[in-house]
Amino acid sequence: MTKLSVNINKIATIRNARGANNPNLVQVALDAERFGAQGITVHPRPDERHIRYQDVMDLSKVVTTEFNIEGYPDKRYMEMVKLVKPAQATLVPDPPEAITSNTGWDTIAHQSMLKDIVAELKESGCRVSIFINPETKFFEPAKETGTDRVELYTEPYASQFHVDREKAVKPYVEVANLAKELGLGLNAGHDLDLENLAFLKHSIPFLDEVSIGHALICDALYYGLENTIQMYRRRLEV
Ligand SMILES: CC(=O)[C@@H](O)[C@H](O)COP(=O)(O)O
Ligand SMILES: NCC(=O)COP(=O)(O)O
Repeated sequence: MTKLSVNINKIATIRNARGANNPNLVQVALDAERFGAQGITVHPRPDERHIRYQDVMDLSKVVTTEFNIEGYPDKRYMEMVKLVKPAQATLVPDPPEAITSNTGWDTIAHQSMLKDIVAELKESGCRVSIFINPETKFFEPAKETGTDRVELYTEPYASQFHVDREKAVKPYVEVANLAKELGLGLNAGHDLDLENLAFLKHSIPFLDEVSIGHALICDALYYGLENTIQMYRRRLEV
């Protein structure tokens, strides 16, 4: 089964636009779980443009599905994750000014740093995943870091899906098989949506988890959050 983790960054973006507490992020997380989300993902960024560090603390007390905290492993991220002990910590190499995540780790250049960080996080009891591009050269070095899983950066797949979906998914299938051979768990995320999700799942049936935020929240404007979550879940049943 491939789990759907709902990324609620964009709910915090809307809340922050007015400074009060509407929409209530904690309530949305609880409702998303009630509507079928099998995990809640947040990606606090240093400028707290959407998820605030306090949100992470508040959510950690109520989320009953898999809580996944994404982020660059700076001092603040590490302290927070070690305190909160989420089900999963996903390491992303974003510089603070990045508009959104735009690449995976160079696990060759940063292997030794990642090894130390992965060990520290695993010691605190959470599963660790490393955000990674679909390039075979990064997978053995990723395994060497001791990470439990990798998360495939799917923006290139999503952007090429409507051009040639077979070609777009090919590198992902190749690295997914490699990850499986290496004994790495497999997540995927970024720009996945109602149109491209089922084909990714069909091509890589053993995906452990997808985390989806931007498109899912946009779809919820039209279909409502409950329907939308169910629609995404159905795309993962193929
Ligand atoms: C790690 C990743 O893929 C990102 O998609 C992310 O969590 C989204 O971040 P923003 O919501 O800040 O664009
Ligand atoms: N890890 C990817 C994620 O959480 C959501 O990315 P997106 O759907 O907002 O692009």
